[in-house]
Amino acid sequence: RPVIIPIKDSHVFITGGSSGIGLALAHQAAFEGARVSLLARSLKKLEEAKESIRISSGVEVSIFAADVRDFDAVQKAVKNAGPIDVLVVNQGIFVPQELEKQELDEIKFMIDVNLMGSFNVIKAALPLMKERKDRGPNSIALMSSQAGQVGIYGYTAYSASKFGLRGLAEALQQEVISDNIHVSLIYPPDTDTPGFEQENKTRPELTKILAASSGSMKADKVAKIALKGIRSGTFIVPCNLEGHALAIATAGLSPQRSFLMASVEVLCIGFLRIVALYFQWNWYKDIEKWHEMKKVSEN
Ligand SMILES: NC(=O)C1=CN([C@@H]2O[C@H](COP(=O)(O)OP(=O)(O)OC[C@H]3O[C@@H](n4cnc5c(N)ncnc54)[C@H](OP(=O)(O)O)[C@@H]3O)[C@@H](O)[C@H]2O)C=CC1
Ligand SMILES: CCCCCCCCCCCCCCCC(=O)[C@@H](N)CO
Repeated sequence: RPVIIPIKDSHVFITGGSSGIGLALAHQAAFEGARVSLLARSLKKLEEAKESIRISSGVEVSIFAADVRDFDAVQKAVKNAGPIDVLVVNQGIFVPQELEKQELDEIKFMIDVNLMGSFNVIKAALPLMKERKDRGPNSIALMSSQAGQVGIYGYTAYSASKFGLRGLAEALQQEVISDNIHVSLIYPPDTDTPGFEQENKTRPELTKILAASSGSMKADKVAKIALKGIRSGTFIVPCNLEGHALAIATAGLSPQRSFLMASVEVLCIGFLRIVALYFQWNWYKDIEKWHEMKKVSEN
């Protein structure tokens, strides 16, 4: 059934809200009249974010310096922030590297921040969200990635962390529906952010080639689409055309509240499996070519 989750006058709490997609979301939520709280590690970046939002929309946001890996610190921040209406679990780190070359510490770091960190944030926020029985529909939104819909070369750890969010979200939605809480999973492609700029410095060439199958986006555009998805309580929120194709091809047993979209899924799913196989065909050809070129340049 359709639902509308109000942003205006609601309390929007964004983890990883001091940079990139999270910061863009914070700007838009503030602009739409929400009360905004941000959580991230670096106080300096948080203060800069607070100042930039104050300048652009005149809104005073609350900031909380905490690491999502530290449950006690997250819980303290959430308690100080007060009951949350829209929880955006957006913090994330991405260090692409072939599994063979990547240190286990780095793998664990990605799983801890992206997946376990999301559990920490939700566990800390949920009790207070559930207490607000008198209130209208609320939202828990998780920032995944198209690498959370399809495994991509160089993203073993990152993709695992983002695929993990899908299972978490599907199960959680069944658990919180009776509390009028609606779960959204947002699936952006490569997005122009400080984190992405950093990632690009060390991204394996094949990761770049395969990820280029989906266009890249500006953080503001992703934030706009994310907020629209959150407002309508959409479970899977694609961000570009390739994202819409991916969403249908990987719909699986995800919930769908739009009868129109459900019909589109049923009608297109067979054809999109063909498109998906075509993409995989090309990716394996790219991988083969790349290895041949490497061999030639080594000899
Ligand atoms: N940019 C892209 O190409 C894409 C990004 N995404 C996803 O979108 C989300 C945001 O990415 P993006 O905006 O690019 O990233 P940025 O690196 O620009 O920002 C990341 C934010 O997360 C915070 N953060 C990182 N680690 C922690 C931690 N341990 N505890 C608390 N906060 C933390 C950072 O602040 P601080 O460092 O101070 O803690 C910062 O505010 C991520 O989940 C990412 O996986 C998905 C698809 C594409
Ligand atoms: C059925 C047809 C499907 C057709 C489209 C397939 C395209 C898939 C491309 C996947 C790109 C993954 C980018 C990850 C971005 C990201 O998360 C990093 N920048 C780190 O944050």
